[in-house]
Amino acid sequence: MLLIFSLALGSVIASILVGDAKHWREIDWLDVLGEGGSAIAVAIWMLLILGSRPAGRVTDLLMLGLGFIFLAMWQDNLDEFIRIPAEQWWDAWLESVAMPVGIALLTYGLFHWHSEQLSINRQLAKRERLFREHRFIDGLTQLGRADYLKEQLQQHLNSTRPMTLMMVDINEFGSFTRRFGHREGDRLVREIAELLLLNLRQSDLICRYAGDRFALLLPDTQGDAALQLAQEIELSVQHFAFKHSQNGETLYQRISIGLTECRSGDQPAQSIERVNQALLTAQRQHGCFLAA
Ligand SMILES: Nc1nc2c(ncn2[C@@H]2O[C@H](COP(=O)(O)OP(=O)(O)OP(=O)(O)O)[C@@H](O)[C@H]2O)c(=O)[nH]1
Repeated sequence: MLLIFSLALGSVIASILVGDAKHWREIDWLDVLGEGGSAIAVAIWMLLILGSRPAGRVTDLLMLGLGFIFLAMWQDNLDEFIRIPAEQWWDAWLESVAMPVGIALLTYGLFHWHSEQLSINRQLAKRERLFREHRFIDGLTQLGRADYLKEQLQQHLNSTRPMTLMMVDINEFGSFTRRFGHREGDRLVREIAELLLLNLRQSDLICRYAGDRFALLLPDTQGDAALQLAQEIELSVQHFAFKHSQNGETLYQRISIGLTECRSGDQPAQSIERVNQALLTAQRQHGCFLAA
């Protein structure tokens, strides 16, 4: 942004130095309004993009594209006030080359923005139903709480679709918080929640059941398929390099996972009791355990 505005200022100074000011009667005020207004609108778009997007390649491309378009319009507008000799090649270059270059960069940036947005939408879709029911949301992870799990479980148990309930617990979380503090503990819970979300399909549900415990509801999933998903989740957490926020030290974590198939006719409390029992066995065995 600074570079573009410096170039715009530079072009004003250069135009004044090499050109002659036009008499006010020669100025086409309709052109000034149209071209100047468009340049100001593009500058406002740049400020809006800077204020709403994180830094990165897509933002750079959008800013550069709009920046070139702004420069072309700016120079076009300057010509309304200053007569610049034809041998000043940079004037024609700024007017005619900057615009197509800007449009090409902007299009390329928008294409990447589109891909980025599709990926964000995929992640948001997993949380979408929660946004509609704020009272069930856990403040730390933005996931559903235990009461939301029970409600959803009840709905699923009324249908005949096969389903697995999974309970994930972070091993030795108590000693982690004692050693690294409450704030790091909160960060760990939040980051593991994100990691679990990444491992789920769109139809699955994840809730924060209690402190370091997450419940996952997996429709149309049973037996070995559920166990395989649990093992994949276990491995992804095991390889997740959590960084201490102060000293950057890498802290690896392990989780235990209990699973149970939900039987039609079960009450939510029965499925939850069974999965908590399976989790106890998983914690003893240091891995995943599917209750019979
Ligand atoms: N930072 C943080 N700590 C929490 C939160 N909720 C619970 N805790 C702490 O988490 C710890 C839970 O300890 P435990 O239930 O013994 O869990 P654990 O050490 O993993 O033991 P197991 O579950 O048996 O493996 C307690 O020290 C709680 O104070 C939270 O939201 N944030």
